[in-house]
Amino acid sequence: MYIVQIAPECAPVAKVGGLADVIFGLSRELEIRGNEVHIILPKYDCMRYDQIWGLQVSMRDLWVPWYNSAIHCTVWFGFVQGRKCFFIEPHSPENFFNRGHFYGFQDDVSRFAFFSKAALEFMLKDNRRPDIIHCHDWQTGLVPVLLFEQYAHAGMGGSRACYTIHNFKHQGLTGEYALWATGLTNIAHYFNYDRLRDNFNHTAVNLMKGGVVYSNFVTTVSPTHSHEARFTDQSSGLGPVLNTHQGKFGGVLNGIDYDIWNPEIDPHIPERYGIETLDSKYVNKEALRDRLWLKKDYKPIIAYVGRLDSQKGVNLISHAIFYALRNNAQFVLLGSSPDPHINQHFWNLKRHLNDSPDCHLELGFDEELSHLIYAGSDMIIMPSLFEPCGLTQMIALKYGTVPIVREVGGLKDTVFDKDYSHKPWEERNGYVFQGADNAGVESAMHRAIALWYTYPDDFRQLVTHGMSCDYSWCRPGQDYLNIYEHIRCK
Ligand SMILES: Nc1ncnc2c1ncn2[C@@H]1O[C@H](COP(=O)(O)OP(=O)(O)O[C@H]2O[C@H](CO)[C@@H](O)[C@H](O)[C@H]2O)[C@@H](O)[C@H]1O
Repeated sequence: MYIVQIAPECAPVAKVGGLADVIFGLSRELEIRGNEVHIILPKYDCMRYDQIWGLQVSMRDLWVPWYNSAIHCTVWFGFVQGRKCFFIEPHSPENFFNRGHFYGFQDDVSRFAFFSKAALEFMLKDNRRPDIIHCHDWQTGLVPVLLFEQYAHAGMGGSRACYTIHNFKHQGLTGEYALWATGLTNIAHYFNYDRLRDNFNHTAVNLMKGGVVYSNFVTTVSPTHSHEARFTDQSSGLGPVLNTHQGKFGGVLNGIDYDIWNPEIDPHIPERYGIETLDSKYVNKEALRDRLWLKKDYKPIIAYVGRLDSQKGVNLISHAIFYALRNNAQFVLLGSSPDPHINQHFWNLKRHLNDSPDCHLELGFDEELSHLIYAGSDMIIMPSLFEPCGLTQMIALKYGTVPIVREVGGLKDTVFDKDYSHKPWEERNGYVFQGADNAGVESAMHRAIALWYTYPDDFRQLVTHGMSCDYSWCRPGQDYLNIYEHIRCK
């Protein structure tokens, strides 16, 4: 099968969060299974160009219709750790992708509406006719709309669209101008509750809703979250639309790429280890302490790695730091936030805790350091308010770092409580709490820290249970292939 992934991120060249890992890992798995897979991305100026091999011009002159005119683009091709990627570079005064950051601009909707249109125009002009076009999140929500309404009639009628929602919080709410810009000029037709009109904000066009309505199949990234999205308030208002389209909606649990996230072969950690050589994990613990100036002491290290977004339970993360320090544990945090208030909050905390020998907050994005933290920590905390899937806990499990998570979304599907799960002991792999409050966090942290001190052998067993889990792309890769096969034009 010929599959094209259209996405705003791909690890490690353009990574903000978990979406990037998914694009890389899923594409790799689909290729291993004998499919031809291409990834189309914007050509950002802030990409990790050191991670692209053989970058060369693929199409020098691509003219992409935009409002009543067209924007001149160049399309580049390069390999990202073996994946075949196309990068779209527009030459226009707006400088859509030369801004030094991936997101966070007033015209983000225009930037990605343009990208969606450009990706399709490139496939059309380059005679690429994928069986499946798989697009992701609000940024590419217009792709299925444009495919069905415009490009199918121009010769791409054999391509089917799969749309994956990684985060319902951002839906790409915008004005009618996004329709005008991309040539969807029959406004009465599109700006309609059955199509792209937002159900709550009556003057807004909702790009994610367009993606849901027009795709042949829609997924979110775990079975529990697909249920939450339809039946709770966790889909930020998109529940009724999902219910209308329930026949083509489902949850597929993400995987992680064990070629990248694997302590047995990880080039970013000083000492490799596996279940049989678990003692070597503690060389990494010492290295982590050295790197972050933590005191060498007989204490567990608890970590947080991730975007510092309200979704992640920012106040609960802060509380976890102080709880750890009060209860004989060390704490390491690696995170960044585009939100100035949240950023300021953590900079204040960092200053406040600057002299603590048991705590280090690293505010920024650092892929290499994240590997050392997963390897060197004993536990990782994720008190998310909502979590569509979560990769952090799956990575932590592989590195023998015990997850302490809130029972929500994909966390519920992947972490099973040591004391309260109904699973057999060998399948219990972490700590789970329910309440989105300090008491919930404390109840689970208390049990985890106590086990570490009091029953180290049991703690070690819990660690090996986690390391034995299989959260590779093997199963989800097959799930997606089944979906593609189901919707494919036969
Ligand atoms: N400062 C930093 N430095 C280095 N690495 C950092 C980092 N901040 C985050 N990361 C990395 O980014 C990834 C985070 O992935 P998650 O899936 O846990 O969360 P995210 O909310 O970004 O993803 C969204 O999409 C994914 C994919 O579908 C869903 O799993 C998830 O629930 C949803 O919120 C991990 O690989 C982590 O190591």
